[in-house]
Amino acid sequence: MLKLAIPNKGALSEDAVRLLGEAGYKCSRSGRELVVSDRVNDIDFVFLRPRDIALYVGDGVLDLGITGRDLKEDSGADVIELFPLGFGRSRFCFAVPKESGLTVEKLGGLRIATSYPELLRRNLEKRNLKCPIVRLDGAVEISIRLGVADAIADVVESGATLTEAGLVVTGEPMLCSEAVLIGRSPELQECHEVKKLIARLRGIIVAGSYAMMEYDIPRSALEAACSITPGIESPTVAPLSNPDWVAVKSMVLRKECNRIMDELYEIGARGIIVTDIRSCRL
Ligand SMILES: Nc1ncnc2c1ncn2[C@@H]1O[C@H](COP(=O)(O)OP(=O)(O)OP(=O)(O)O)[C@@H](O)[C@H]1O
Ligand SMILES: O=P(O)(O)OC[C@H]1O[C@H](OP(=O)(O)OP(=O)(O)O)[C@H](O)[C@@H]1O
Ligand SMILES: [Mg+2]
Repeated sequence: MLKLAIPNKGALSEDAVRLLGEAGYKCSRSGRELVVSDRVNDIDFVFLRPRDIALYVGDGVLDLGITGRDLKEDSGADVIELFPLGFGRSRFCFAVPKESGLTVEKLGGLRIATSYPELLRRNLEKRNLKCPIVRLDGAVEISIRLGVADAIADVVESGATLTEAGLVVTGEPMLCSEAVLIGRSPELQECHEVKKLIARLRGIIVAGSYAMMEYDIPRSALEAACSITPGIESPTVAPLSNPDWVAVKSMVLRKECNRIMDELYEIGARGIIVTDIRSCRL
């Protein structure tokens, strides 16, 4: 039986449970359970603090885990990323007071507060900067105003928390993070149950970036329409009762939907419908 760790709280928790649920696994909790067993799929889901997940997986106590790439890197645990999960995206950045004019190169000797000390230490070492690191559990943005640090290194998503604290990002992100499925060794990917899990997760994630587009088009414009919506293999074309028209069905990238609809309408397509895809295997 596989044992898979899921964040029990924090920014990744809800989405991890939702993704696994959509992939057909039973892992939602009715209360404060620490372990939920999915007997059908033969997996135990263990609820842990996201920061601890890489450590348990690295020690071999658990087979797999879902955590943030930044947390995994900071833990220094001996684990690898098996599959990126496309949610919980963030950037790990340096930030300084807005009017300070500080840049990363000028940080040498200054106190830097962070919840990711190992990630920060490695980055400073690469840059040959020596800085005292102030380790905090959270609310890192306020540490400068409270006088315990001169700069911070923290997770930025929308940037709203930084703005609120009168801070700005300086330099390029040290790391771009998202939720990832982790394991101890690449051989795990050969395990039938792990392959099935990854295929199901990929199905949900890929489906999220595509939509299904259907439309009717005069036969004379079919070739042009198929080049606008080539689909994955090629679009499905079905006859209509009016022999001069056909119906076309094709997967399209969700972010391209509106442009594609404009172009199809322009060449004569009508009755264009776009629907969500819940899952897929391509
Ligand atoms: N605002 C955010 N948007 C997206 N991902 C985030 C955000 N904040 C944190 N993360 C990601 O979530 C993970 C941190 O998990 P953690 O549980 O510590 O989050 P948290 O929401 O800060 O929880 P806590 O309430 O314990 O502070 C990291 O991988 C981080 O990149
Ligand atoms: O760029 P934003 O969209 O504002 O998001 C980033 C903020 O979100 C997280 O904080 P969280 O709410 O988890 O509080 P914490 O700092 O106490 O962990 C993170 O640590 C940043 O502070
Ligand atoms: Mg937090």
